[in-house]
Amino acid sequence: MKIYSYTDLSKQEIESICLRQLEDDTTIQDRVKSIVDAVKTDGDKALFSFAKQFDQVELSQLFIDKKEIEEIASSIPADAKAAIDTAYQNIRTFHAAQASKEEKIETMPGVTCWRETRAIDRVGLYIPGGSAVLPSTFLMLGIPATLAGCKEIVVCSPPQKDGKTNCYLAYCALKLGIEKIYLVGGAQAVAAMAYGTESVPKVYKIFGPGNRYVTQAKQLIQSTTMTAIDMPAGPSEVLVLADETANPSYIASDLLAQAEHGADSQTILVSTSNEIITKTLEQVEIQLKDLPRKDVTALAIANSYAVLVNDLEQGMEFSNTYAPEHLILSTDHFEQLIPLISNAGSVFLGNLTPESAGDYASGTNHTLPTSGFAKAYSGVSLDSFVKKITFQHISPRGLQNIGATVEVLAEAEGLRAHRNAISIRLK
Ligand SMILES: NC(=O)c1ccc[n+]([C@@H]2O[C@H](COP(=O)([O-])OP(=O)(O)OC[C@H]3O[C@@H](n4cnc5c(N)ncnc54)[C@H](O)[C@@H]3O)[C@@H](O)[C@H]2O)c1
Ligand SMILES: N[C@H](CO)Cc1c[nH]c[nH+]1
Ligand SMILES: [Zn+2]
Repeated sequence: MKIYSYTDLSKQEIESICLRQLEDDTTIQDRVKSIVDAVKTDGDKALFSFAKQFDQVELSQLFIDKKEIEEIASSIPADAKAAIDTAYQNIRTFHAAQASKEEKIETMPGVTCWRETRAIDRVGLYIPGGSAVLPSTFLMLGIPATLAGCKEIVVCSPPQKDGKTNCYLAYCALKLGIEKIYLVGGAQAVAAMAYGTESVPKVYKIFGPGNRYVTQAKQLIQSTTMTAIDMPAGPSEVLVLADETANPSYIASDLLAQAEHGADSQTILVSTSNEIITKTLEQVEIQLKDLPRKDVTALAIANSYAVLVNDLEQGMEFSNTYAPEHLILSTDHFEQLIPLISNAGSVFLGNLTPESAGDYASGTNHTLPTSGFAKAYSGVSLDSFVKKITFQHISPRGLQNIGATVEVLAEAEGLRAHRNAISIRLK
């Protein structure tokens, strides 16, 4: 892992180390476009063929239904069932509290405006399943979708080697009341939900994290179809900001946790202490040895770096430029840093708050903006699954009060018909 000294870096160098590999990757862009085009043209036929090519599975059908879901879910071990139940409850409690009803506002006497919330009718959830199947993502997307009241929830996840899905996803489906899981992964799943195929229904908005193929496909269909997306939620990232009150073993465990997701994950350590950086890197090597996904994890660590800063405030300045998906404040002095945070997907405070807790069970959503998109996007929440529709009502008194203002503004814009729509009512 490379170590930089913040004060030695120019502004340009800081911006350059904050860049993630993105749109410059034309190979991925081209491949994704050809996958998306094939699904648009050939529908199910293309999905069967991509399952064979990318997932090495010859499927006989593209989904498993309620009966099969029940059968598969029945084999879930008791401890996993209990853990999913607890996570489900916490995530549900946190997201249910996000529901809010807005007041009607009288902007002028007789002019009343308000907003009402309506669920997005048809949503598509992508549950990653390439290097690791993520039932936690199913909960993170399925819970707010069901709480919001989305009528049709289409779920896609790559087929496993037996041409089915695993018992954890199946159990999540049962808990969420979802009766079908489509065995489709990667860019082809995103295309299927955007265009619709013989088997996979078309949706209005696609949610979920995934690898670079999935993320690129979401961005592509957003610009070429009427389908919305939650956000670009690509390879996982973490930035740990640590001072001398931090514990190097804990920091190393947090860096490795996100590195484990894939070779293109990024794990950044920013510290006020050279000693903390050195000890953390030693711990990374020690803990890495015992991990089952050692190779991939080591690659992600090798692609990451550490930054030595003068103080925590300088560390926050760097973090805001990097805009991490996850920010861990490994310091006893986290309170004073909270107001300084401007760009981050989700924040973990203090030395006893591991990011893994948020990945699985504390209640916050783990579908978060990566690649610097935390500068402009929020993570998934209940709001992501609804639209807010504005309403207004104007009474006779309201029309008298607002009429002249609209008439004058319409005239200023040279839009006479707009003016007339007021004047005709005032006569
Ligand atoms: N940002 C977030 O909120 C968040 C949350 C969870 C996971 N993640 C990320 O999600 C990702 C999951 O990735 P994954 O790969 O394990 O699963 P995935 O389900 O995203 O991708 C697997 C699919 O990728 C496709 N694919 C694989 N190789 C391909 C190739 N060469 N060409 C075209 N398509 C190909 C296949 O169709 C396969 O089914 C990780 O990078 C992880 O860090 C992000
Ligand atoms: N860290 C991932 C979000 O970047 C979420 C996740 C799922 N399972 C484990 N982790
Ligand atoms: Zn994770």
